[in-house]
Amino acid sequence: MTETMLTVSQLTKKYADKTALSNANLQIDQGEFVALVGMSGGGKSTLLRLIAGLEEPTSGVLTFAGGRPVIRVMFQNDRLLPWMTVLQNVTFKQQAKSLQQQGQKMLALVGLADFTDVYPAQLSGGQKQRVALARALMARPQLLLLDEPLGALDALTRRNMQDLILSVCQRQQLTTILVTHDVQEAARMADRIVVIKDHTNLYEERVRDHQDPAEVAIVAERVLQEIVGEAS
Ligand SMILES: Nc1ncnc2c1ncn2[C@@H]1O[C@H](COP(=O)(O)OP(=O)(O)OP(=O)(O)O)[C@@H](O)[C@H]1O
Repeated sequence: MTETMLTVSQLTKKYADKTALSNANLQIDQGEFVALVGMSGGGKSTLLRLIAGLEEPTSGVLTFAGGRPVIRVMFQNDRLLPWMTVLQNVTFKQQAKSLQQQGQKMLALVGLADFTDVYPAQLSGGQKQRVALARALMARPQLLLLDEPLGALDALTRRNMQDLILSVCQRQQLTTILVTHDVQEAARMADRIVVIKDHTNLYEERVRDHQDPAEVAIVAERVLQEIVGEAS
């Protein structure tokens, strides 16, 4: 049976006289992978920041069914510290043996077992995002928030990272919310795609079979039409 993790009711965020999010409603189940898509400026990142607790809503309610989960956010910018090695970035230089081991384990999980002692400047963009993912996983989050984390990567690296994130999320049964501009990415990765438009959630679409390229293409096209407003 699926259990609800998060319920968002009538969530609104205003900055002075500017509305970033308006009466958004959303329910997310434990273990679900949800993508938020929509035009730039529609309110996707605002919703993610409110869920992360980085900002307070102007009005509305955000409820975590089982109490507040451990949440980690991954951003487009990897936010690695250049003066620390890969392992140090993941462990924050804490020396406890268990943390060091956990760091090694997470880096192995993202395919960077051989890169623990190098510095971020020596890594490619995709490798840096792998480190950022390993760092996010260190806290054993129950909810992983991804704010356009693959936006700066080339197409092939992006594809590989999508697969990596998916396999990690599935293996760890992580509840995940991904903000992306890319409807193909959303259709490949998410169980459910929520379209944020005009600062609220106007439409959603379930993806039944990510393995089926034909379904992924159809879902992506339908979602795109909803975003650009050409749906019949
Ligand atoms: N701190 C802020 N102060 C003022 N306005 C803000 C702030 N943050 C966001 N906004 C405004 O709120 C609206 C929604 O922004 P948000 O970043 O959530 O959109 P988005 O859908 O994530 O866009 P993008 O895809 O370009 O990141 C935009 O019009 C933006 O200019």
